[in-house]
Amino acid sequence: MIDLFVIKVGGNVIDNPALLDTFLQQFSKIQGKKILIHGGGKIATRIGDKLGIESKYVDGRRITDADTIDVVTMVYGGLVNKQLVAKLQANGCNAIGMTGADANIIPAVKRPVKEIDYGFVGDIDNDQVQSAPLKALLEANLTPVFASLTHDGKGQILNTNADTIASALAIAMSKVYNVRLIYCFEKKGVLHDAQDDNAVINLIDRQIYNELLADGVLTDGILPKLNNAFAAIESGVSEVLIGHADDVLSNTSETVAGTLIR
Ligand SMILES: Nc1ncnc2c1ncn2[C@@H]1O[C@H](COP(=O)(O)OP(=O)(O)O)[C@@H](O)[C@H]1O
Ligand SMILES: CC(=O)N[C@@H](CCC(=O)OP(=O)(O)O)C(=O)O
Repeated sequence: MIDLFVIKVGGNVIDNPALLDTFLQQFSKIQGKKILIHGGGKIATRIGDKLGIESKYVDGRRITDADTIDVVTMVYGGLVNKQLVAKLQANGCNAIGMTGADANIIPAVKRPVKEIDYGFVGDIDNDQVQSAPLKALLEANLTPVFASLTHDGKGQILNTNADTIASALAIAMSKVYNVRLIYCFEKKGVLHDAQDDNAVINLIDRQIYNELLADGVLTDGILPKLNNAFAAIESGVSEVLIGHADDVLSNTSETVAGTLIR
């Protein structure tokens, strides 16, 4: 039996007030223990633009220089995180907003410079993630809401992709709970054709994944999402689902909609 849901909500949902409201209502109705993880890449890009700070991505990861880490700290850790917590409270969900620096839950190291200098981007060592403080919050019937920020233990906040944080938290908590990790976004799952919203692939294992890769079906953000999903399933997480934000409540039951990773 699943006793913890680790749920990540995507950037296109956070950026769409109607989708976000429905998602938060559904999320609040989930019985039992749950953790929410969010980024907010699009909002950070918009606010950066207003401040004259250009956003650059390489392989889906933001180049995070000194000005950019300030923007993402304010946007993810402040604006987005606190708005989500306030809206969850309005839905009767007793949420507590945090980053990976809080209670030292997600220590990380600044990504080493190779061909690309990503700046203040944090890589997580899954073995370093602290499950005990998170378990204490869950046992107190609080719902932790994580912004996509980590820290280096020496006073530096780092920017880490929200899908990766969700996978790392699910892996760490799988030592303590039976975990279902759910990636929620604006599509009904991983699609055979990214333009056809109804072409949902119900099940993906390593072999199907390799076939889809060879067929060129998977592009953009769905690739790192699937890599994070496989990392979770291969490191102790019981179940991983990729589905629509509107389906989050039904995806906590036995009958799931979307794509199951096995
Ligand atoms: N086969 C596919 N199925 C679903 N989404 C796909 C597929 N190929 C590419 N994508 C793109 O991947 C995106 C999801 O990744 P991303 O933008 O990083 O989402 P999020 O912010 O939710 O993490 C979708 O919005 C979609 O445009
Ligand atoms: C290092 C890195 O790229 N971090 C991401 C964190 C936000 C994120 O993951 O947000 P979404 O879920 O909206 O994509 C970024 O700054 O865009």
